Amino acid sequence: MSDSSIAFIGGGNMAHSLVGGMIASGRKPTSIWVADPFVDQLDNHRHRHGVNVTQENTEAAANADVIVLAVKPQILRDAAAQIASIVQERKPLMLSIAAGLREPDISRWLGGDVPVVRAMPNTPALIRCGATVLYANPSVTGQQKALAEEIMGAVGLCLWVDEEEHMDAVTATSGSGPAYFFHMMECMQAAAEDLGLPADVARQLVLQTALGAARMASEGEDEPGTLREKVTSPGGTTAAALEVLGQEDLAGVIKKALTAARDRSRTLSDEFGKD
Ligand SMILES: NC(=O)C1=CN([C@@H]2O[C@H](COP(=O)(O)OP(=O)(O)OC[C@H]3O[C@@H](n4cnc5c(N)ncnc54)[C@H](O)[C@@H]3O)[C@@H](O)[C@H]2O)C=CC1
Ligand SMILES: O=C(O)[C@@H]1CCC=N1
Repeated sequence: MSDSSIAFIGGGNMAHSLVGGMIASGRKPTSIWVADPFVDQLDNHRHRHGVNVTQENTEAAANADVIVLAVKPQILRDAAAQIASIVQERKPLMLSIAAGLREPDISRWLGGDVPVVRAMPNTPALIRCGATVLYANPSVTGQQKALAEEIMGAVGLCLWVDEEEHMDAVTATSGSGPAYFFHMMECMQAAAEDLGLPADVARQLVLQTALGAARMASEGEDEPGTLREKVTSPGGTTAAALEVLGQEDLAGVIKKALTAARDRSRTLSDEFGKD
């Protein structure tokens, strides 16, 4: 673990997950600064993670080796403008986790000619089980790439893409992805309760089943399709359920949902990436 200092501009949900995961991976809390205008948010960071906090973006950014832009896409331009002169003086590595916003827009808002890595993490980073995809602009040095990978790799899977365009599909798949699985859990729990199971039994069964299925698919030899077949006895209960999912075109619904997320990522950049 390098002793680089990291500043978060924006201390919301995703910053909490990343900061929590980084500290769990052994990073010193004193190497992290979090800036956010809301005192409650900062108190939360200080108490939960023991990091440095400030309401001033410039104070957090002043001495950082890496600055993580962790505000909503609609805020990013203003937040970038506030720290642009600091960034131009020192040229730290800029890591934007904002959905949709394109690297050339972010670089321009920071005054141009800045090393920018776009990252798309997800909230399971909190338990070091995240999935992050990185894209670097040409100003990012090999050393900075290694640093970005070290930071994001400490909180889970970390992959690179060479084409920025892929970031929209990545956002639709893994950035938003945890929400799809959480929703599936909500739906299964509600259905199990409707079938008469006590709520606590339904909850425990759904969560353990999700965990078991995810672990088998990620840790074992078999592909998800093979694992599905091994559960499905001909003429049995699973076949009855899967037939309904097929009739209702679950695959089509999921494709539509990911396409909507991908398209929203694209329009975010058109909406908030203009001058
Ligand atoms: N929540 C998620 O699962 C993921 C979010 N992202 C991206 O991360 C970014 C942040 O998302 P969330 O953490 O979910 O949002 P959030 O709303 O929880 O956090 C944003 C934080 O920014 C603060 N803020 C507002 N104006 C500010 C300013 N001028 N300077 C500094 N901080 C300011 C807010 O007080 C808030 O605490 C977004 O761009 C989103 O696209 C990316 C991957 C996953
Ligand atoms: O919903 C969003 O826009 C953000 C980006 C990926 C997950 N949350």
